[in-house]
Amino acid sequence: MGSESNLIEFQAMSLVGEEISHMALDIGGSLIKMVCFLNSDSAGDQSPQSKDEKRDIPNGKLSGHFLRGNLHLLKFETSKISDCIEFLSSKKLQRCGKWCPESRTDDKITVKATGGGAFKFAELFKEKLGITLDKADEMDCLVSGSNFLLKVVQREAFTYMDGKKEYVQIDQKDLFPYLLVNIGSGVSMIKVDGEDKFQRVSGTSVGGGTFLGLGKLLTNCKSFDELLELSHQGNNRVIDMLVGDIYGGLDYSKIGLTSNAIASSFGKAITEHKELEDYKAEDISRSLLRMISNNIGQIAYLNALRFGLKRIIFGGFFIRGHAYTMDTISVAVNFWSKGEAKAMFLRHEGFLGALGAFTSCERDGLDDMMAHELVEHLPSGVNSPKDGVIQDSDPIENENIKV
Ligand SMILES: Nc1ncnc2c1ncn2[C@@H]1O[C@H](COP(=O)(O)OP(=O)(O)OP(=O)(O)O)[C@@H](O)[C@H]1O
Ligand SMILES: CC(C)(CO)[C@@H](O)C(=O)NCCC(=O)O
Repeated sequence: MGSESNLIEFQAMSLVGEEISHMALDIGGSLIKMVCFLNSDSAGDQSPQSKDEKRDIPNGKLSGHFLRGNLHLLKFETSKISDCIEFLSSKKLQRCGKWCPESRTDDKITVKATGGGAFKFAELFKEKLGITLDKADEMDCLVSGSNFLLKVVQREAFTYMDGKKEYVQIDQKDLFPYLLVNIGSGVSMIKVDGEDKFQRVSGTSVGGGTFLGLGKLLTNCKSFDELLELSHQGNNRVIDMLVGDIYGGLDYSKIGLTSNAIASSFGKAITEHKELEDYKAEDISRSLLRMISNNIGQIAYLNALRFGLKRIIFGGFFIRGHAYTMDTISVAVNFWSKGEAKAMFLRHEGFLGALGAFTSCERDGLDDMMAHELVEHLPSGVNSPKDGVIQDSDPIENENIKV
């Protein structure tokens, strides 16, 4: 691709009947994330702007070849990996051509994969699909996925406070350093200093897996969506012990705690002679969500403080664009940093690793494609759900990216 420029467009469209020309996987402890590139040509796109057509980019500065197709973002539960295998076996994976030159020589399909599952399930992919997983480091992929989104996707980063979402246009020259906090099953905190310059500075095992695991044990919820939905109707004050509960309704202003600040998460459960059944599942879910979000927000702030970082970017599927989660994290960061540090969230929060793996395909020239001029058209619809693909109420996660 060399010096040629590419126009990358973001749109929504369906996966139906299309051939996957390139893909990458992030196989985590809870979820498998998949990024598929569907070349417009393989879908029989006869439009005048189909693949490799030369034309001027609207700003008039650049011209070159355009690769057109769609980036589809999908996820599956890792515990139901057979759904993912089944989905892939129902799709045609291109064995040769521009996107997989290595395949031409030995007819081997190689797919970039990151996350622990790239190791754990390597044999399974080989045996069931004949796919060789080309392992990419998880932290490398999280960072490059995050940098990719922050650099090329418009309206990607936003703040969320008191129910107000505000998109943040980050100046490219002022992007680094930042703290990336990826909340998956567990939590990784990474100080990002540059494109390929980063260090994992901390982590905590109290993350999304803890929320879902404890939530399932403490309530009758069967899924993350159900647990999250329940938390909407809950009241954490029923279970959490507040400063006011200890101080007879008063604030402890000398140390900056109002009467309604949580003094002890789940603390009320020790003072009352109640059984688990006496608590409402929605209150438990609310307290749990609050406890975990608050704890992560606080640890993130402490790490930002350690390195003098003002910007903390939260990713991972635990967030799921959920108002209460984002609000709790933002309040924690704001409270502890006395307004000095800012929590930011990403629209494509759960796909950092998968996008990073996708953009790491240097041999395929995808890195070049991603690095160039990008124009985004806001998504106008959602893809049709497939068997085995988790269906979300959140439209962002059904979004496809047209390039
Ligand atoms: N549909 C869902 N099913 C299961 N968990 C979900 C779902 N949606 C959001 N989550 C939450 O997201 C978490 C997983 O996030 P993510 O996919 O980013 O991490 P992961 O890659 O599976 O984990 P890790 O990186 O620690 O291996 C779950 O633990 C859960 O809290
Ligand atoms: C082990 C990983 C990196 C797997 O994604 C993640 O779950 C994690 O960062 N857990 C936290 C482990 C810790 O730092 O205590």
